[in-house]
Formats: sequence, structure tokens, C-alpha cells
Amino acid sequence: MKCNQSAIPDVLVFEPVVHHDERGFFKEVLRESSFNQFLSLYGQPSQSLVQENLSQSKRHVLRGLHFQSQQPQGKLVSVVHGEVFDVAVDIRPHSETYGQWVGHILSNQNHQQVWIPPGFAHGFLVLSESADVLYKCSSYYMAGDQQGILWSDPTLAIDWPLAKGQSPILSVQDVTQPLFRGE
Ligand SMILES: Cc1cn([C@H]2C[C@H](O)[C@@H](COP(=O)(O)OP(=O)(O)O[C@H]3O[C@@H](C)C(=O)[C@@H](O)[C@H]3O)O2)c(=O)[nH]c1=O
Repeated sequence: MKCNQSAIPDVLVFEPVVHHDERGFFKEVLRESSFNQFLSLYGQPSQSLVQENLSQSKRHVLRGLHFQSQQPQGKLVSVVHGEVFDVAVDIRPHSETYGQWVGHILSNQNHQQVWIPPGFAHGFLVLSESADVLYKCSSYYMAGDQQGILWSDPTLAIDWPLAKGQSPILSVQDVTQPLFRGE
């Protein structure tokens, strides 16, 4: 497994070894010991990934931006079918990269995974006809702790790869998420 820091150094991009043969391929999606060695290398505490989520979405669906504040969730995000533009926003108040975002293309072709530490908001836009996004979380979902930021917040100014005039498909909650209250 390879691991590189992204433009926000705490957001890590993992590339598992993919073993191709005449049948197809095999990869380890998570080896927690290696994963935690990389977290340690980059100065982050080790994590236990206690919940795994799978969502399926159509082209132009945008889920996000979401976070939990009482029980923040780190997320290791991968795509098992299709392609998405995956975004992490640093909303940790004392962070040097507070208010910054980073986006990555994740697909079943590039096999990349993004580690988004606790304290970030997360969202993704589906670029393919449909996409199955699989992500592991470092703490459990708490319905009452779910919070959001509007995907199109002008302060964050996320450059979502949408064609001119194309609107994303959003949940009722995500249409009305509040704005980011950065300085
Ligand atoms: C996130 C989540 C939702 N649910 C339920 C609540 C609801 O009835 C249904 C759909 O929930 P949502 O509309 O919040 O799903 P979704 O918009 O896909 O929410 C997810 O978005 C991405 C970007 C994330 O980062 C995740 O942490 C999560 O917030 O599933 C759970 O039971 N467990 C969970 O962990």
C-alpha cells in the first residue's frame, strides 16, 4: 500500500496494491496495521474503523457537506463502482488549513482511497452514470449529531466539476444546509 499527503497534509491518499491476473484483480481494501502505521508516520493518532457505509448514487448526485461535531468521524473513502469527485473541508478551528478544501477523483479504475480525519466536513459528486461509494468511519453515526454546510458555500468556493448550468441532485437536507462560518 502506498500513501501520500494531499494539499491538506492531514488528508491522505492511499493506493492499495492491486493484484491483476486472468480472472480479474484482488486487493486488500484495508489492513488496519498498515493504515495506522501511515497515520503514525504523518503524526496522526491511530484509528479503529468501526462502521462501514455503502451508498449508491446517480450521476450528478452530490452528498454533503456533512460532519458530526459531538462525535467526529474520520472516514476512509473508496469507490467500488463508478467515479466521484470527493471533497474534504478542514473545519478544525485551530488548524493551519482551517477553511481549506481538497478534492480527489476516486474511481474503481484508480483504486485510490482518501483518509479524511475527524474534524473535517465531507462530500462527493458523482461523475459517472452511477457510483457506489464505500467508506469506513472511525466512530458511529449519531443521527442527532449530523451537521452540514451548504455545498456551494461562497467562502469555501469548492470547484465542483459540474458543467456550466448543471445543478447537482441534492437531498432535501442538503439543499438548505447552513453556510460555513469561517473568519
Ligand atoms: C450516514 C448514515 C445515514 N443513515 C440513515 C439516515 C437516513 O435515513 C438515510 C440517509 O442518510 P443521509 O441522507 O444522511 O445520507 P448521506 O447524504 O449519504 O450522508 C452521508 O454523506 C456523506 C457525504 C458522508 O460523509 C457521510 O458521513 C454521511 O453524512 O440513512 C444511517 O442509518 N446511518 C448512517 O451512518
